[in-house]
Amino acid sequence: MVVLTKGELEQIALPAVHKAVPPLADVPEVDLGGGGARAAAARAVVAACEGHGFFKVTGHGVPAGLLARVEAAAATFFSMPQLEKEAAAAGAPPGSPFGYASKRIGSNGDLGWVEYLLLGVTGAGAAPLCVHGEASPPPSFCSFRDLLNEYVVAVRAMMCEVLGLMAEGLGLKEKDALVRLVSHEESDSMLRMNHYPPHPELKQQGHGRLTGFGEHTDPQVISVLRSNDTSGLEISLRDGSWASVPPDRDSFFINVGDVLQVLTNGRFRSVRHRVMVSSPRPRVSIIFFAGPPPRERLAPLPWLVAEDGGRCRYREFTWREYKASAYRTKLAENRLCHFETEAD
Ligand SMILES: O=C(O)CCC(=O)C(=O)O
Ligand SMILES: [Fe+2]
Repeated sequence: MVVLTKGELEQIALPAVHKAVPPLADVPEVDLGGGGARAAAARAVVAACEGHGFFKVTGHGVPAGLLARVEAAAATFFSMPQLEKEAAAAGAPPGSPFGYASKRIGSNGDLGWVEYLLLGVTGAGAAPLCVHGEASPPPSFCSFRDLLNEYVVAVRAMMCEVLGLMAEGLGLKEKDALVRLVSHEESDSMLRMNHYPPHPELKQQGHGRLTGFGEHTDPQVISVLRSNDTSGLEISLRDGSWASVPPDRDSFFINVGDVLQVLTNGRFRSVRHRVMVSSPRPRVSIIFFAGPPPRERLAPLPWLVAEDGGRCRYREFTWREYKASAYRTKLAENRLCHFETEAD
């Protein structure tokens, strides 16, 4: 294995991709503040998860002021000197994915024009963030952490409402079948803040696109994304073509993750997505990835297997097992295929 030093990493030139920007995606919208039309919202959530595996939530009730404060704090964090950013989240145990990183995504050689802060989130309580190296975080990081905790609590509440609608729309008898997985005290979630700076060469040439975050699916149950108003996020449609997601700083975007695809026996689609950088403005996004407890046994829900003529499309596995398998693979790999059962 070639180990790159920090200095070498800064020298890496990511190739520009001279492909046209794909057409705009037609992203379904679900209004949580609709008042009364719950059954219609539940149907809309299910239809969106079966279609793109991706939708937008409006009327979400998370205060606009909180979103603005988080966006400003993220911009402040990323504008700090490199050493301070690294120190802020230092102390994560060896092998842990948490902390600050630049250009290197995960530990399997994936590179992108991005820097990010990744924090662990426990399932319960008013201060769910686990910030490693907390023994002596810099004072500036403490207020940042408190703000992120407030954000996680608000976003998780909204997300649980969405998961409740999903269970209802799927006709599950156990209404908390999905919420339970992500609100257990041992639920294994994450919060990631991504910053895609404008690329100097692209700015000079005025054209070209390069990979900010390579194509992948999110492994967890669902992901909740919010960004500033800079474009870049693209989703893969069912026919394999790509579509660009118009940014909307007032809304949240929801991704179906691999675990939800399994639980629904493949009825919901874990959406493949990526970020391409071409804008002269920075993109800042914050994503909450809701995962189950490590020991949770995951398998297609019996009701959905019955609805699929009794065919169970995935074998049972634990979240710990799936995560270990995901961390061994490159970003773009299809990880779910290792868990599929044989077709009759
Ligand atoms: O930064 C974004 O907009 C999306 C990034 C992403 O897909 C991820 O962090 O999993
Ligand atoms: Fe993602």
